[in-house]
Amino acid sequence: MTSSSSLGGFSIRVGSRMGVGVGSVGCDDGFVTLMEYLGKGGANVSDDLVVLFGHLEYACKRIAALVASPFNSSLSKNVGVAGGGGGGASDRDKPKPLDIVSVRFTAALYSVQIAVAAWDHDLLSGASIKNEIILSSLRNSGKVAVMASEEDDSPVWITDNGPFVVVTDPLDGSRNIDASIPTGTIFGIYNRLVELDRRPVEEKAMLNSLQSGTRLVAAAYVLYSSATILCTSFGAGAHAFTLDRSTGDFILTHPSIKIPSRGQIYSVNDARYFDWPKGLRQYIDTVRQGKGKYPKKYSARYICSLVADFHRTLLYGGVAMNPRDHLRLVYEANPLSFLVEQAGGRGSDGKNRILSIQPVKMHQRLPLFLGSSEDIEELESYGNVQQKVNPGYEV
Ligand SMILES: O=P(O)(O)OC[C@H]1O[C@](O)(COP(=O)(O)O)[C@@H](O)[C@@H]1O
Repeated sequence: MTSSSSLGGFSIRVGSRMGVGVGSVGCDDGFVTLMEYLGKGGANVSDDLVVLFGHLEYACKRIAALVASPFNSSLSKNVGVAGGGGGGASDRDKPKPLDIVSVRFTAALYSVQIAVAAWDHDLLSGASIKNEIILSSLRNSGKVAVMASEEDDSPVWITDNGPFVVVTDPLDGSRNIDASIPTGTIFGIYNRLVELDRRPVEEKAMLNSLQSGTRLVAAAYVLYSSATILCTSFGAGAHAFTLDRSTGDFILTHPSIKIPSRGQIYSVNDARYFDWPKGLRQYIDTVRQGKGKYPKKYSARYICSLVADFHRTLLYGGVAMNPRDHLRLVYEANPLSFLVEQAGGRGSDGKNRILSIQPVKMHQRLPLFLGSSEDIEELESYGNVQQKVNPGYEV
């Protein structure tokens, strides 16, 4: 927790809120909320981006409540909905049932929403409730031209003059929900490319969403775990805020996160060992025996929930990886690579910097290695670390 002195520049407290944009002046208690941090110039971002973040924050609080609700178990069961899942997804990857209710409720009716979502399958429309929560927040913000979601086949055009493009994975790791394992939401934010304004809607929606990661204006993830944590960057460091459930505010708890240049943890689905290329096997065998450049025996940690594995890696160092073509460049790899770079680490596909890879299709998948700069460098030095054999794993 940051001391009050390092937070001294912030003296206006914005009251807790169910909606957004409803600020009230409170006392100087030494805590900085996300909205204060943004609004008081802590991140030096435009008013438009502050408004957008207010709406994203609200959407994530609603998802946090949904994930923690007694009705969340149906989130984890597969159903055969059309679309979504990112073009050719396996059953494992398809949206889950709480995903498939598209009724909108006001904040006051939110508890009703959860209950209805849990059982009213007559209301199914093929849309995801998490998607809908985010989409309705983005619409209400008035700041977003297009949203591209991992759960949709194509980007959704929202409003012509919205200054931003939002790419999102609304709830990564949702198949873990039955076991109360952490899950997370991922966002990337780009400026709308005004030079595309006159193109047909579908075309400009797609091209705006396929921007290179180097053009990200901001990125964030929200981890739904023992605490709900929102970690974000606007291009000047990575900062994490923890949800204070008593007030509904995200409080700055981890300013200027610096990932250690070395960690002692590798995070990977070890069961795939026999499908790995020689280089990756050698790397893992070496570091777990303490025979790498960093002469410590590494430990394995794998939650199998990307945001949770990434968050731990950001704080403790090491490497979080998925060496097969599974994770998505647009929705997962780019935003998380932006964040890890802002914390002093690296995001790689095993050969190239993730942010420099130009996306060519919305649901493009690739190997992903995120972590401490020296650990990633050592891993890449083994040459062949990308798993090209990618059978349809069942679990
Ligand atoms: O089966 P693997 O290769 O271990 O993949 C697990 C990874 O897939 C994810 O579940 C994401 O997959 P989806 O995007 O298809 O939901 C991550 O949360 C996790 O890190």
